[in-house]
Amino acid sequence: MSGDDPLLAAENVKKHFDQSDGFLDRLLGGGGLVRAVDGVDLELHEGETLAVVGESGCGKSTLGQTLLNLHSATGGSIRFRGDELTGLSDREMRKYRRRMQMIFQDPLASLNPRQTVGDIVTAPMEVHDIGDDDADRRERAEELLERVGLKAAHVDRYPGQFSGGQQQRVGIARALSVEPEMIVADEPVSALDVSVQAQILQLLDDLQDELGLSILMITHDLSVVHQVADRVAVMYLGEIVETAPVEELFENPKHPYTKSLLSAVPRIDPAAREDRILLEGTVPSPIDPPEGCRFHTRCPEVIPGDDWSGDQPAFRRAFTFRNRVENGELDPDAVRDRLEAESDDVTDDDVAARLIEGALPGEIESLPDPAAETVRTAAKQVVRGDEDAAAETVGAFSSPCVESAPRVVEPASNRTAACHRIDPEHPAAELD
Ligand SMILES: Nc1ncnc2c1ncn2[C@@H]1O[C@H](COP(=O)(O)OP(=O)(O)OP(=O)(O)O)[C@@H](O)[C@H]1O
Repeated sequence: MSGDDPLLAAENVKKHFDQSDGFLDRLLGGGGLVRAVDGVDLELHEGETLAVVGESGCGKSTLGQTLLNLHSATGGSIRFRGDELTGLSDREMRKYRRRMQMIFQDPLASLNPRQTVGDIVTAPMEVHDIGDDDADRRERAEELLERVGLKAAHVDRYPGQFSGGQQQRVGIARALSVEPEMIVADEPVSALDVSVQAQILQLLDDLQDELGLSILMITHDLSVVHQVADRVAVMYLGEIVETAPVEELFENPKHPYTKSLLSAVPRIDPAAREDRILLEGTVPSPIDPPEGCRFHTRCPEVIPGDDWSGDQPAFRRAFTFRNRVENGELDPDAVRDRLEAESDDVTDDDVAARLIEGALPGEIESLPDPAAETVRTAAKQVVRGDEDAAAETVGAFSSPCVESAPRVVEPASNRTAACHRIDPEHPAAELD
């Protein structure tokens, strides 16, 4: 293996949870696969911190655990120093476990309250036959406690006697006790006070320099990313949509999802603050992810179809209306009830007009005339109870983002992104 080879290389990694026998299935009368991680390519290089960032539920924790083979992957390949990990039995994984450790979000929940800190830190050494005897392991534990900013004398205390930040230091000492090459840190500071967060992040940074560790940092918090990451992978609905060195990502995000995430980060300099980009709707379910580009239902830059005669923002509004109709979000009965509470004389047209007000962002007059007509027709079909016809009508608001999933392209060296807008071979590409 040459020095340039990644420590860990993931290719097309998938983790699907089968819920067909689960309680949700029984509750809802349906089942299905939760596509928590759905085709991830990722490399972690020696000595680097790679942050995986994304909203809650996008699959970050599942990805971290799958990369460590704590979940068996549904598909794809995970190589650690060139060795394939997928498909290995627990016994076969044993020799890798020592080399790949995990730090958890909630330090107290991950530490046994009845064990002393000494026992907590020495237990993994015993499992992996590190140290000559108990006395040697205890000495190592004391050294580790000092290394993570605690005192050797703390070795006989219990987790409950420490603050949250100190508990996380114990968790870090435990992970380091087996001299790992790689650490997956899953939201390691999100349970801590902001003032303590920076200290723990600094500790991880120092340890990384000292020990040459590779760290995969899972976080939803972009300010954490900025403090610690060398490189960032942005995750959305089970997929990586962009990777870039941290400064480049912050200065010049390529993917519309990354742009919206960054626009929500508070800036110190108000003059540098860009307008916050608010996304439409919520993250769709990983059981039934949108076709084509998974971000299209919320993307501010969704690409209009060839026959669109208005501008892009108007298309975004019409497209949102399409999604709401297709998702069955328009409720004509509720609207009729509300209108009838206000007046005795309610017509279908009144109901349709009110449905449009609720489901179309902006004024209908702001759309090109044919599109406004399409919206009115679909609303009337919904009022008549003909949802299928309405869905077909709004299908006129077509987009290449629905038709095909974007390729992963390399907009610059050491960067990747998956968006038609930056794919030089896509007709709608807008290149810098
Ligand atoms: N054991 C499981 N069985 C079924 N579904 C699961 C399981 N674990 C996770 N999921 C689902 O997979 C998706 C991804 O969850 P995951 O916890 O990996 O996301 P996350 O980005 O880490 O979110 P958070 O930051 O909230 O933990 C979610 O829809 C979640 O409900």
